[in-house]
Amino acid sequence: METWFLILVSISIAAFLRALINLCLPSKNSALNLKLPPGPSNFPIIGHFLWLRKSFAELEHIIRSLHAKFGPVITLPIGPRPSIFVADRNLAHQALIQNGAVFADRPSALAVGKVLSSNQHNINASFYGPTWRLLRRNLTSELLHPSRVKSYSHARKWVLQILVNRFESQSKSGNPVHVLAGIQYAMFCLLVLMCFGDKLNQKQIEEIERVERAMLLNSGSFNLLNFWPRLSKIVFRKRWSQFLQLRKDQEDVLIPLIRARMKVKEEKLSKSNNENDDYILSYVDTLLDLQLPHEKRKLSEDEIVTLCNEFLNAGTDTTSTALQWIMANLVKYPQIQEKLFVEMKGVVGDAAEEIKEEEVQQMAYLKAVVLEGLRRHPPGHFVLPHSVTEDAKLGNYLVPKNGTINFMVAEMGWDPKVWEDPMAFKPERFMGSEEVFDITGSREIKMMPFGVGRRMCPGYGLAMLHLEYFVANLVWKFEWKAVDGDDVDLSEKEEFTVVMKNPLQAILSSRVFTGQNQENSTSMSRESLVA
Ligand code: HEM
Repeated sequence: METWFLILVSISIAAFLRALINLCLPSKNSALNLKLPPGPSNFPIIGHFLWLRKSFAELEHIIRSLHAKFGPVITLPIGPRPSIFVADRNLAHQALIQNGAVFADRPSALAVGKVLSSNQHNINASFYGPTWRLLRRNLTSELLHPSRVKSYSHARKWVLQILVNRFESQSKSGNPVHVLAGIQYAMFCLLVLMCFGDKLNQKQIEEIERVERAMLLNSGSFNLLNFWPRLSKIVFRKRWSQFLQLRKDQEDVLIPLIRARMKVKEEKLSKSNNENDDYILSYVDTLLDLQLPHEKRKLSEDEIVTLCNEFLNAGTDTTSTALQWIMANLVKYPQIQEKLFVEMKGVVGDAAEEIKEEEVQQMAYLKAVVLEGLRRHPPGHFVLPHSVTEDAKLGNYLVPKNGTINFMVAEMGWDPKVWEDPMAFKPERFMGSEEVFDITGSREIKMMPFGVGRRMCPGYGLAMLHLEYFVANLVWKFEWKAVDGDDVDLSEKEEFTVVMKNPLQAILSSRVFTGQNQENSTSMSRESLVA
């Protein structure tokens, strides 16, 4: 019933939408006198239907073949507004760096996105303006500032130990270790501790993971609620109530934690400095006193929940996906793993129990391995959809104010004009230059796994640290080998990020003393958190 309803409604309104787009968007814009980028004039009606049901990522292969036919910038008339897709890195530079301010906007949220973003009151969905600036600056200067990130080094050490213990106990049986669940949980722990403070127990972390994952896993199926929301609220009332229930579940779990941080903050204020030695600022703490510039009010609890969701989701799946891809390549190519191990030995000697964060900075090959992982397997094959603050020119084409513009991350990192043999995994390509590779793309875009320009991922420094620290220590503690007779399969599957179709399994053998008898350095009991 649902499918037929959608097809019928799609057919009837597809023609209407096309007419509307043509009406609103004459093929030439009068002020700029430019045309929209080329594209199929009659994108099949089923395209509207597909668009409702599928993510951009799932449409990637269609878009790729359209690029081959029409060139590196195309328009697709899907949805109520034209969507432009850019595959060329020079055009991306022109838009996101040279005309950064104009191309830094986001489109208006659709019905589901409005609920999830508290009406665009989070960083990734907010329009380019004072609210975005306030929220983004708060994250980057209060929490992601290098000195603050350093204050969480004990949490990283502790989470690493949990992961190592988990892999060790799984590998003792001689069976292959299933890698993904462990690294997802580890990355999630790290972000939860930064978000809510480091005094949470296992049960609380698992509860948060449960409600966040439930929303993430179902999010694709809620896309169709965006379609004519007034009608869909009647026709799909069960799906709407399921969606709203998942959101309420998140609020029920997160709001008590937010209130608990309020109390901690009040207590801290009422004590002298010396009595607060173990206090570490959390993301929630930074949000409690923020004043929204337009509305001149503090953030509501609902908005703080939204910002916490954004923080947890933006930083967990992306980083664990990247980590899994990198480890898979190290299993597939033992000579690269060995070269990395030798580099680490050269820096820390034979007897070190672990690789420390400061030591990671001296490891050029490690950094090359991580960069190559992000180039070859960027967790997101698109940046988030952008829009422009005014009608703009890109190449010789028009980018209209009411459209969306999307940049194809994977295509740019695989450009054979920049990268020799681009589909091969060769960390050496990042070695040999005196200069540190510029991932911000400010001079030239060679790859953009974190986006570039004003909307570039504000978490990229933290993500790089997490990747370098965990790759280094996982290789330092274990030798990773392929399961007998198994050629590691690098096929992709599109979920929230682009993941391994067949999640990584490997045989792990301990290399060095793993510090099992070390005292737990955090206020939490380590045993309480080992899953
Ligand atoms: C390997 C890990 C990560 C990757 C590959 C990644 C990638 C990206 C990409 C491609 C964007 C969109 C850029 C654009 O629209 O132009 C983005 C945005 C964002 N990321 Fe990340 N990210 C990662 C980790 C993180 C972490 C750890 C955090 C937070 C601690 C984070 C927070 C955000 C936020 C808040 C935005 C929205 C920025 C804005 O709209 O201004 N990300 N990220």
